[in-house]
Amino acid sequence: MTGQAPSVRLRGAALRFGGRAVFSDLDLDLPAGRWTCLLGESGIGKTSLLRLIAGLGSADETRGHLSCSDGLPLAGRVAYMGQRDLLLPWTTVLQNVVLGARLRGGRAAARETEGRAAALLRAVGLAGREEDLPGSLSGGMRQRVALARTLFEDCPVVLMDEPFSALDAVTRHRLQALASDLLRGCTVFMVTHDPLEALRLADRIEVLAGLPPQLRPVFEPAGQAPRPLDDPALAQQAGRLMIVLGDGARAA
Ligand SMILES: Nc1ncnc2c1ncn2[C@@H]1O[C@H](COP(=O)(O)OP(=O)(O)OP(=O)(O)O)[C@@H](O)[C@H]1O
Repeated sequence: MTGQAPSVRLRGAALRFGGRAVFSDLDLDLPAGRWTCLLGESGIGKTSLLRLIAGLGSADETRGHLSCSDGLPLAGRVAYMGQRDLLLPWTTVLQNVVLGARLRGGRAAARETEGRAAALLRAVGLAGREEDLPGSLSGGMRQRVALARTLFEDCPVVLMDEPFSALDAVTRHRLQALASDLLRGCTVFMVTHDPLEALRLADRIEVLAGLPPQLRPVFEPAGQAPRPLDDPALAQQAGRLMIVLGDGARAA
């Protein structure tokens, strides 16, 4: 990772589409070098919050004060992996992975850069597909390319929106471990619908719930991620988390 990961602080976040507020006056802290997972029912505003932090607002009105613990701007050192893979259809898988680095740094050290990208594509199970166009890949394969691109970015702050949702259970399990390993030390904020995934990967779990939606810090799972799924404590915590999620949905 390039540079020390800062903590990220958001205060008074508010967002409206048309006349409708998605949320107003949200506060969020992402501790430095820790992995925070966000759960909440569909449509509550998780993606909107992630996009607001990434500076990708498409809302009619966005407010909030975003700051980093080192006093530097977040812009330029945050990797964002959205729900849609946003791969460029006219260029190869490998070129899609290196795109961000190319745009920032020109063609310098291209061979070394491509070597690292190819290694990441191998790690996500796409060896031999480097020269293919994205259109020839399945949805899950495209998601793996997007994940490789996010890991390749080498940013201290990483925002991910359901990065493993399109994968089969075995691949998901393997790539969770890979991401956990490669993003160690980064400040990560990840949206997921899967309580077990959150419990496996997160240092902290937040739930967005209620009307108006508020963030509720819920869990700090014990032990180091990635936690084994056959740990009985995980199943117990997943049960508790489901109750909190259900209560949040009823309160809305
Ligand atoms: N571009 C848009 N234009 C209008 N409304 C939008 C737009 N994007 C999101 N919304 C609305 O904002 C609200 C929150 O959407 P958001 O995608 O943030 O929810 P979410 O919690 O991420 O949902 P999911 O879990 O289903 O992905 C929803 O009511 C949605 O209809």
